[in-house]
Amino acid sequence: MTASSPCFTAIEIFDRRPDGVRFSVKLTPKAASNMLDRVELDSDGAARLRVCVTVAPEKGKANKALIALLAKEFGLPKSTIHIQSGDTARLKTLHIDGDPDHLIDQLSRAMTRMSLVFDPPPTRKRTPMAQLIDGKAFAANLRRTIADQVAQLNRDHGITPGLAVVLVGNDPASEVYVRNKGRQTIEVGMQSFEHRLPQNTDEAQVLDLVARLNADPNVHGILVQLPLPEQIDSAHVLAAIDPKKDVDGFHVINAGLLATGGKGLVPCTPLGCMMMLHDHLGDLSGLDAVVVGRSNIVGKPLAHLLLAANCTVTIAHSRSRDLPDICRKADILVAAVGRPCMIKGDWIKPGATVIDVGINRIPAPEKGEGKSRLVGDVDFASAQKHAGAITPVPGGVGPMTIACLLANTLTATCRIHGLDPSDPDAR
Ligand SMILES: Nc1nc(=O)c2c([nH]1)NC[C@@H]1CN(c3ccc(C(=O)N[C@@H](CCC(=O)O)C(=O)O)cc3)C=[N+]21
Repeated sequence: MTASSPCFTAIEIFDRRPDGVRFSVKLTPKAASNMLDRVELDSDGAARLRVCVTVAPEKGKANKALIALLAKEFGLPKSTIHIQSGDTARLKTLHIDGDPDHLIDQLSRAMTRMSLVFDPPPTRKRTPMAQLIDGKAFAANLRRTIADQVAQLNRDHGITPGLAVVLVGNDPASEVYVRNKGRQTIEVGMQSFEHRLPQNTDEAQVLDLVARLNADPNVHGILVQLPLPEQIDSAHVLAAIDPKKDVDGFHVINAGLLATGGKGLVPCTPLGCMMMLHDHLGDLSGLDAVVVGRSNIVGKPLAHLLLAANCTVTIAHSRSRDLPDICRKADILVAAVGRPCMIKGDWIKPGATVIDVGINRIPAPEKGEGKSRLVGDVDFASAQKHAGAITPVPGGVGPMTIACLLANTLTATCRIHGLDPSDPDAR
């Protein structure tokens, strides 16, 4: 027996699960148009959604089109929608990740708009959802500005900034980052120099390469990808980089300049976080900022930047007593611990701005065997209900880190040539 909508309600279609919702779809490929067609009953009397896509069911194209269409119509990120079963069948079970209450609410509104269900708008008081801070878009804008400045530097002074990246060993994740960095470096009009050394390289060989890069006038920025293989002491390598070319801002000279209010090069991730905070909040004076994590790469330098922006800064970490309570005081909460989904929604002060620095790859069996996905240090689904604004993972801090690496390379180039980047007339 089949029945046509709208005689269904959203909760008959979308099954509440602890980590999202589950629902059934019957897919028609090679249809005249892409659309969510109707809701019908299957032979067991369960409601399922009929969806049409124009593409043929070849090489997963129809599944891809299905997810893209659902994401668009439901207003959800594609990455949250997964085919749980029925990959190659017309009948499929899908799963959407997220907070089930919020999802049912959002799906009900979308389905009502498409006249697929007759749910009245939910009367339950809705918690307003946090605004997303779109790091990917921000980074793209920043790269455009940098590209313009690189072109101007080239036109007026005949200088092309050059960034050297050193990768020791062949960690697959590092390979991806290094390739991305190289591509974006070239896209903004800079020169990219990639140096790949084998896993068994010794410290002296890395130091020798760093010395050559220090002396090379075409190289204005040097980044040695961390972590390094264990036979190499990264402190020795970082100390060997000319602080003027230290675009990671990891040299003790740059760390010291940051701590004492001097003018050095600032680590990329903290710099990107500050740009997003200033863009979103304007003046940060007087705000309570809590940084969870005390690394030299993120936690400590970010705390200094927040302090310089007149925040009241707390650095919390794994040994902090009553971490949830410390977090609840924060107007600005930064998570940089490297523990997937550690910071929960009810640790967040209502309306706070949350910056999620964590990039954790975790198994995602719902996407298929051996698959994985990226999550932050913040439990996004619950955080979204408390925060005023939040950076997503992926698409938040990560892209800003790379854009800031390019910004630092431009800054370093200008300073090396005696052109102050903060003074536009100097260029
Ligand atoms: N000397 C040094 N400097 C670094 O800056 C440095 C390093 N070593 N070692 C490795 C980490 C890692 N890192 C990332 C930068 C961007 C993304 C990024 O853009 N992530 C994307 C997702 C990328 C994906 O899909 O895997 C996002 O968050 O949206 C991730 C990670 C820089 N690192």
